Amino acid sequence: MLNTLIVGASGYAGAELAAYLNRHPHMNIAALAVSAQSADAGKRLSDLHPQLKGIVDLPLQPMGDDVSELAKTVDVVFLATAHEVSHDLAPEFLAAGCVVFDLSGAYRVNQPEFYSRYYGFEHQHGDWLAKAVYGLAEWQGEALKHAQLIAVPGCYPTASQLALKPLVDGGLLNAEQWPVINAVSGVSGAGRKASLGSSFCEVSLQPYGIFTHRHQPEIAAHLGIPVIFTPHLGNFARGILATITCRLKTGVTAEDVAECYHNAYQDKPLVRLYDKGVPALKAVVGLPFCDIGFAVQGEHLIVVAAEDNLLKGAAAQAVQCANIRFGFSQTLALL
Ligand SMILES: NC(=O)C1=CN([C@@H]2O[C@H](COP(=O)(O)OP(=O)(O)OC[C@H]3O[C@@H](n4cnc5c(N)ncnc54)[C@H](OP(=O)(O)O)[C@@H]3O)[C@@H](O)[C@H]2O)C=CC1
Ligand SMILES: CC(=O)N[C@@H](CCC(=O)OP(=O)(O)O)C(=O)O
Repeated sequence: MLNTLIVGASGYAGAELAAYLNRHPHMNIAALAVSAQSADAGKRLSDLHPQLKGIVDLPLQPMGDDVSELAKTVDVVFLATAHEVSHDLAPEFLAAGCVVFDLSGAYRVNQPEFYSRYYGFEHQHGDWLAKAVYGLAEWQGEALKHAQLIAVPGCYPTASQLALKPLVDGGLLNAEQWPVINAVSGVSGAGRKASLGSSFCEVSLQPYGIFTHRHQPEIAAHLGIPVIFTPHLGNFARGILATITCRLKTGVTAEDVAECYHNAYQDKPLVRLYDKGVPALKAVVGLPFCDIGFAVQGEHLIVVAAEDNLLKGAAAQAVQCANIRFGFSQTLALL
C-alpha cells in the first residue's frame, strides 16, 4: 500500500483526487493538506465538498514549516496547488524520496525563461525541471515508469495535444497553416477561490489571454510545432471543448485521419474516438475520458476534443500517471 498525501486537497482538483484515491486499492490517503494559514484547516474535506460525505471525511491539515518531517511519512505526493507553491514544495518532497505528481505548471516546460515570461517568477530548480517527465499519459508511458517528478499537463494542453499529436507525428498536417485551437472552459478551471472574473453574474462567454495565455507555449513546446491558441471562459461549471482547425497535406483523406487516430489510441482506454460526428461536453463531464471526433472537407480538417477539465484535464490524468508509474492498470480507480 502506498501512503499518499494530497496538498491542496480542499481545491477543486484536490477534492477530485481524494475521491479517486479513496477508492484506489493500492493507495492509502495518509493526509490531506492545505496552507498553514488556511481558513479551512481543521475542517473535514466533506464539510467543503458534501458529495464526499461518508466517503472522505478526513480532516484538512495545515502544512507545517517542517515539510521534511511530513515527507518521511508518505511515499507519494499529489500537489494540487498553485504554480509558485508547487515550485517550492516539490523539491522538498523529492529530496525525501517521495514520488511527486504536480498538477500545476511549475515543472511542465524545460525552459527556465518560460517561467519568468509566462508565470511571473524565476524558476529556481532547473535540476528538477530537467528531470521532470511531462505526464501526457497516452504518450509518455515508458518515461513515466521511471520518473520521480511527474508534471501533469494543463487542462487545455491535454485536450489540444491529444487531438493534434497523432496528426503531427503522423506527418498529416500542412506545416504552412498553424493549427488554430479555440477552446471553451467551465469556470472550475479557475479554481475554487472567489474572484470577480469568475463570479456568477460576470461570466458569460468570452475569449481571454489572446496571444498571451501560458498554455500556448506549453502546447507548442510539447507538440514541436507552432499553434494559435485562444481560450474562452463559458458560463458552466466544468468541462473543456476544444475545436481545432487544421489544414491537411495534399492528398490526405478522411480515412487517413481516422486510421491515424485509430493507430494512436486503439489501446488507450481513456481516449474515445468517434466514428461519426463530434463530442459534446455532456459525454465527458464527471468522467475521466477525452473524446475526439473530426470532420474533413477537402484539405480542411476540424477536430473536436472534449474532456472534464478537473478529471482528464487534472485529477484523473494524475492518477492515470500514478497507475502507469507504479505498474497498475492505467484505469484503476478511474472507471
Ligand atoms: N482547475 C482546473 O481545471 C485545473 C487546475 N490545474 C492546476 O491544479 C492546481 C490546483 O488547481 P485548483 O484545484 O483549481 O485550485 P484551487 O484554487 O481550487 O485549490 C488550491 C488548493 O491549494 C491550497 N493551498 C493554497 N496555498 C497553499 C500552500 N501554500 N500550501 C498548501 N496548500 C495551499 C488551497 O487551500 P487554502 O488556500 O485554504 O490553503 C486549495 O486547497 C493549480 O496549479 C492549477 O493550475 C490543472 C489542470 C486543471
Ligand atoms: C478557466 C480558467 O481560468 N482556466 C485556467 C486554466 C487552468 C489549468 O489547467 O491550467 P494550469 O494548471 O496550467 O493553471 C486558466 O486559463 O488559467
